[in-house]
Amino acid sequence: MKVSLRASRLACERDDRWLFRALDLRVEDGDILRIEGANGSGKTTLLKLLTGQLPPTEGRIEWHGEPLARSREAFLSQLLYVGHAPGVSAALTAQESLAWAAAMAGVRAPVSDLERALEAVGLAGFEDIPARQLSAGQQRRIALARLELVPRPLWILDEPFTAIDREGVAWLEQRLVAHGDAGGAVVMTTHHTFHANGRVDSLLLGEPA
Ligand SMILES: Nc1ncnc2c1ncn2[C@@H]1O[C@H](COP(=O)(O)OP(=O)(O)OP(=O)(O)O)[C@@H](O)[C@H]1O
Repeated sequence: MKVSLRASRLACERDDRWLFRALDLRVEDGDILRIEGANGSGKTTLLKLLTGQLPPTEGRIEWHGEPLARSREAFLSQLLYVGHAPGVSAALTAQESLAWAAAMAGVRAPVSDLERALEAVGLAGFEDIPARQLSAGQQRRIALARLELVPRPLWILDEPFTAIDREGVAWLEQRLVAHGDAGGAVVMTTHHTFHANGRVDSLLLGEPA
């Protein structure tokens, strides 16, 4: 098994307010988990916990049965995380930005691979345009091109559907399902309704208390 991420009895308190308590989840090969909930319900916070960026107030997170804190290196080597902001540098071109992201992930990416990834996300012809001159949706597409380039079994994606058009949404839905079908796993937050014939599990976070 490539992916085995488990959270038990997870709780998170911020500013004297419980965002969630006693939350259990399990993500394994082939799973696609969509985390939904109202603004402020703790979706981004939960992803921060699951990626080890924030310690839980209570509960355990395990990667292949080991506490995340003890298996961090192994966990991070299998994770592709795309955060809420596209994380694209305004001064870099689409291709430079993607090359930078690949290098940060330790992936050697020849120009042909960069071009293929940008083409897959609909950015053929925009490779040499600085990100500041691209639209919000095009900047999001640069970030999503990492899905094509960085081969990691676990994808944790914060609002990946934000700002992309209908065609982009269709591409991304298909890409997520294909990743699951290939034995990868996805955890994402989204307000976008997406069932893919029962392929997607949902976890609803409650209203903030
Ligand atoms: N750095 C922080 N310090 C203290 N409290 C925070 C911090 N970040 C977020 N919070 C609190 O946690 C709550 C949940 O934030 P979070 O970003 O996880 O919500 P969300 O469900 O992702 O919301 P949205 O749908 O608006 O993106 C916020 O309402 C805020 O009160």
